[in-house]
Amino acid sequence: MADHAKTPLLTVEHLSMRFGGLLAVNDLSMTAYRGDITALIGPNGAGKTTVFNCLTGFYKPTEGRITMHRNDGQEFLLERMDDFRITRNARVARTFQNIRLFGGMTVLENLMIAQHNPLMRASKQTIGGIFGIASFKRAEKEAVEKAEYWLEHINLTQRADDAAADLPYGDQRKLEIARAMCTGPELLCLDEPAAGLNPAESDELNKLLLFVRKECDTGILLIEHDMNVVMEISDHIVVLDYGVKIADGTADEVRSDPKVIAAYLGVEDEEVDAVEHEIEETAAEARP
Ligand SMILES: Nc1ncnc2c1ncn2[C@@H]1O[C@H](COP(=O)(O)OP(=O)(O)OP(=O)(O)O)[C@@H](O)[C@H]1O
Repeated sequence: MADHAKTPLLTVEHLSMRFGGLLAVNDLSMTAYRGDITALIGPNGAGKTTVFNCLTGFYKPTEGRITMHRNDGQEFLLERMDDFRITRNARVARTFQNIRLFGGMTVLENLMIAQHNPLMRASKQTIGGIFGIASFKRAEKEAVEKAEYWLEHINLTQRADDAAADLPYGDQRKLEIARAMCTGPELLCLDEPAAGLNPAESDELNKLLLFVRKECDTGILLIEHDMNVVMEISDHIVVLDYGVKIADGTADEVRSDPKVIAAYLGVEDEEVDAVEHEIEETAAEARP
């Protein structure tokens, strides 16, 4: 079981999302706790990205309530908010399955543009920013320092002035996470961050996510198919199948849950033992 002594960061209550005749998410309730890496897993089409789209304002859920509990005690009902307010006020940031960097801009510019909101506030939304009013200069310095901090932590300081599109794939993934972190999120939602990474790059990703959890007071909610990443770094795992939550617990609990095994193998619960036995036998035969 998840540790309920922890403080909730995101609470999802009875969330449903219907597309015509398809119930993509069906009465989902779950909690992501502060200081945790929570993974949302499940077979293809289980509804994981739809959940992300509901909580980041891309879809308005058919039913349900999604509450973000900020560190300062404020609470935000995300299903009622526009996407830009979810980032700016509720402090939820996300990345997408497909990399969405500004490829023609430099690595540093990608990190600066993520800090547009505080810079605009500091300029007081006037031309004063251009003429260098003190509050803008201070905010600009802080934005550059934050960008430099993240460049250092993703080992891209040397490539700060290169176009983002010229980076190797694994570095682009890390840059996306750094860009999301530059918005100052309290919850970071990552949609398949390990997709397309080789084992060494996945390893680096794990280290980056563990660093975010430890150093930044940012909870992470992660959709991921790479079970090495999920099982190694998650504190808490929620499993969806056909839009329904079928398991919720620690990596050890979820790994051995027959419902989860059945969902991943695409068989009914009662067939799990037989299939597991078959897999073990096949593996034994394959051994030299
Ligand atoms: N905008 C939409 N309109 C209609 N159906 C949709 C829409 N978005 C998602 N779906 C359907 O909802 C179901 C859940 O899709 P979703 O992308 O959330 O699954 P997923 O678990 O993220 O899958 P994957 O692991 O393959 O990314 C699928 O059957 C999908 O076809």
